[in-house]
Amino acid sequence: MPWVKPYRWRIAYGLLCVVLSTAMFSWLPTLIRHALDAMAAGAPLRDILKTAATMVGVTLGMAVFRFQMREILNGVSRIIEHDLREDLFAHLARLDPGWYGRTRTGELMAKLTNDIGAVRMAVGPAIMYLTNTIFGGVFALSFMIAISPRLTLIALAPMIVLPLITLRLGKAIHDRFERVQARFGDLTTLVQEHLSGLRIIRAYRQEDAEQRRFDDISRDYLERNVALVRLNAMMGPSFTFFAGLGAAAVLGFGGAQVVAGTISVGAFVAFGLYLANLTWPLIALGWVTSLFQRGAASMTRLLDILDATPAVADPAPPRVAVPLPPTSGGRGITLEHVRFAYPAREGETPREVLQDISVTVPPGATLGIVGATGSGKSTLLELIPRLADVTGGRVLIDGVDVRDIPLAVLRQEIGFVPQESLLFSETLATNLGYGSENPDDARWASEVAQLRETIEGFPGGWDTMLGERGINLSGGQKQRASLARALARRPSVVILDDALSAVDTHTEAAILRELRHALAGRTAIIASHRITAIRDANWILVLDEGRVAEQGTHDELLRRQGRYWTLLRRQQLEDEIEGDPAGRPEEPALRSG
Ligand SMILES: Nc1ncnc2c1ncn2[C@@H]1O[C@H](COP(=O)(O)OP(=O)(O)OP(=O)(O)O)[C@@H](O)[C@H]1O
Repeated sequence: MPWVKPYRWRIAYGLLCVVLSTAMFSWLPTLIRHALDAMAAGAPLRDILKTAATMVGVTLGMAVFRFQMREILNGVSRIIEHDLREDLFAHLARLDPGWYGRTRTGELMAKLTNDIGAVRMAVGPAIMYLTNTIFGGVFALSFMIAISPRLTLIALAPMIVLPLITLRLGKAIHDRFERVQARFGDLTTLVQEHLSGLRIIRAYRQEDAEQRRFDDISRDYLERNVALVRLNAMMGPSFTFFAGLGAAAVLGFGGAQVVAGTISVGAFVAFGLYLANLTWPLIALGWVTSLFQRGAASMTRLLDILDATPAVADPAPPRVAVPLPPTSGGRGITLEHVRFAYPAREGETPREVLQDISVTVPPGATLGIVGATGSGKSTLLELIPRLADVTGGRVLIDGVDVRDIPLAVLRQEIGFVPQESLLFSETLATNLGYGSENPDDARWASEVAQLRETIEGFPGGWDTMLGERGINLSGGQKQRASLARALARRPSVVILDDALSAVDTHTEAAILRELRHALAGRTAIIASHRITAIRDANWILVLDEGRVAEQGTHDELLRRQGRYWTLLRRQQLEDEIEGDPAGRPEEPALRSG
């Protein structure tokens, strides 16, 4: 209803056109009756021509209204489809990573295409044909009763079962259609994952296995569709059969009445035509039912998206939005006894991946975070721009809880470089200038990220297209582009999540040098596997299984000869082995070291 409501008057006019065209259509048999009876009574030709002219006029009027009803109602259904799609798309942008973790992309694609289409058919053509059916039926029935109530009863007796068939088949169609759509979601998911994992599939020589997996789902989809087709196919013939029985009864009883002279030939012919007029809407009713059932099944699937509430949202009561104080440099960040657990599946208890983390980063300072794989570095960083919310404790920016800052304001302040760099299939200029206003900022940022020469070395320069139908950057180039994109917005807080892991140590050192210069005055939080990336930070956190194992400056941590020191030793050893052409990482020397 919310999507239909804005167009209610237009829809009402469209439906009026349906009613008017149906009324005119229902007038025609009566005109034929008059003509036939007039001919039988030997009326002058002029009278018959007059009836014929009226029929032409009525048909023309009917044509005009039919055109309008289709144009308006089908047109409005397209507009509603558009509005619904826009709302879905906008809602998808608000949903949090946790929701996406539970939802398959292919399924979403199926919903945004196929299901919206089914909803459109229900709000457009189905409503139009339903109105046509109701009014066509009522008009035809009234004329039939006016001609002969007895004959009408005889004609309708076999049709009593039709509503029952509609109900039974309708329910079955609804269920089967939902199954078909769900399978279509599986199919799109498979194709989407197949396409994005093509390299891996080839490398593991899994083409045949993937083909089999696809065949299985595709065959099942086919079978479910065929089952649906069978139901739809049953609708028409069963309606026609029972309507046909009615027609046969009318022919028998009515024919006898004509022979006996109790009704005129004109009235009998008109009655037959009205019965046909009644039959077609009834047959259409089966189809309309199927359209509504499909639309309802699809709308239920769309509501799964629309009813999902984002776990991370703008401050709402009891919270009050608090503006951030103006700043020309960085902002202070404080974590107070922060805890975090990812939502667990049903029946499982959530496992805390961050436990009691407290640290203060003054404005303009750099915090380094190191720790083994899975120690919680990425999770910790994601709590600052609220990609997820803490499950205990608080994250503060300049003393304000991040949950009290409007999301747009908060995220404007933060330049986030995720672990996996994703660039859009656009030009380099568009990618690097994403979200920033001044094109010069992108150029400046490309210099900091040591990417300017690479970009200007491409034949297309800044206008080089990336991704599909464009060039593909190397892993390190992608990371640098992603870093430049974050810096170009000149945020007051820069967060790097292992953002230089694919860059060689030499380039990393050059980037970090430039970065220190570029970040002067801004706050930075840098997580990395490699100590080289964070050794110059003002403060360093060493994470271990979600807890702070150690913290301090580089020198303090070295003096302590604890975890940090061990980590550094190990990495130095690795670098030495990698630097030595004879050394291979799998050699036992490293394992024991
Ligand atoms: N979406 C998720 N749902 C459930 N658990 C998750 C999710 N993402 C990460 N985890 C778990 O949280 C823990 C911390 O993961 P996180 O990605 O923060 O570690 P990390 O230190 O950044 O690791 P890496 O250096 O390998 O990137 C891990 O045990 C991981 O299995």
